[in-house]
Amino acid sequence: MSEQSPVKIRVEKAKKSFIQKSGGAVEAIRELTFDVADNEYVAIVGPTGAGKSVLFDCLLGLKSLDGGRITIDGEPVEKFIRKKGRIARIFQEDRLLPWLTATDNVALGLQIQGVPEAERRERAREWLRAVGLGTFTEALPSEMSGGMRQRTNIARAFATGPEIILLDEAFSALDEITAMRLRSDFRALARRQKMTFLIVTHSIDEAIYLGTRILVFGAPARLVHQIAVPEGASDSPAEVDRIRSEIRHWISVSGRDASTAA
Ligand SMILES: Nc1ncnc2c1ncn2[C@@H]1O[C@H](COP(=O)(O)OP(=O)(O)OP(=O)(O)O)[C@@H](O)[C@H]1O
Repeated sequence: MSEQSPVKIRVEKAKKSFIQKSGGAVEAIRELTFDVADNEYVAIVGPTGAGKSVLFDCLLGLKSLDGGRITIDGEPVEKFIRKKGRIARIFQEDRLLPWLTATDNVALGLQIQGVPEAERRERAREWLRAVGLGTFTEALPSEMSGGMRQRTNIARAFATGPEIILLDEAFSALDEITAMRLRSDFRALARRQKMTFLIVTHSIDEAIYLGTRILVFGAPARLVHQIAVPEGASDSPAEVDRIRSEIRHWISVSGRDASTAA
C-alpha cells in the first residue's frame, strides 16, 4: 500500500460467527485486520469457506460484526452506505432482472439514487457503450451471452459512480478468453474512474493480474500473508511464477483450523 494514499477501508479485529440450524456455531471471521488505501486494488485469496463473502456482506452493511469494526473514510460502514451507490458489488452469477432490458437493468441503481428517468437511461446507455454493449442496449438478458450479461453487471456497478467496487468471483463463471477480456476492460475502467476495488478470487493468476496487493486469508477469515504486486508483474512470467509460489505456500499453510467454535 502506498505511504501517501489515505486509508479508504479499515477492518479492525473483525469477528463474525453464525449459529447454525443444528445448534453448532461456525466462526466465519476471526480477528481480521487490514487496511485498503484509496485507489488501491486488493485481491483476496484463501481457502473455501474462509469468510470472504461474509466479509463483503459486512462491508456492504448487510451483516453486522460480532466484534471489532469496519470504517470507510474514517466513518462506520453503516454511516458510509447511507448515501446510496457509494459501494457496488459484482457477483459470479449475473443478477440481472430477466424482464428488463440491459438499459433498464443498468438504470436500476440510478433509480434507487433518485436520478430522473431520462438522465438515468442516458447514463445507463453510456455505460453499456463503455463496456462494449452499445448495440445491445435494448436486449433482454436471455438474448445475451454469459459474457455480455457480466458486461451488463459491470456497467450497472459503475453507473452509480461508486467509490468502491467489490468483485465476488466476478469472472469465475466465464470461459477463460471471455474472462481475460473482461478483466482487462474492468481494470481499464477502474483506472479511468479512480476508484478502489476488492476482488475475491480462487484464481491466483487473476489476483496477480488485477491486484496491486494480494491478501492471503486463512479460515476463518484472518490475514496470514500479504504480497505487493509490482507494476507490470503480470507481464513478466518470472515475476508471476515467484508471486504464484509465494501465494501457494501461504495458502497451503493457512488451511481451516478450529472453525467450529465450541
Ligand atoms: N447465513 C449463514 N448462516 C450460517 N453460516 C453461514 C452463513 N453465511 C456463511 N456461513 C458460514 O460462514 C463461513 C464462511 O462463509 P463464506 O461464504 O463467507 O466463505 P467464502 O470464503 O466466501 O467461501 P467460498 O470461497 O467457498 O465462496 C462458512 O463456514 C459458512 O458455512
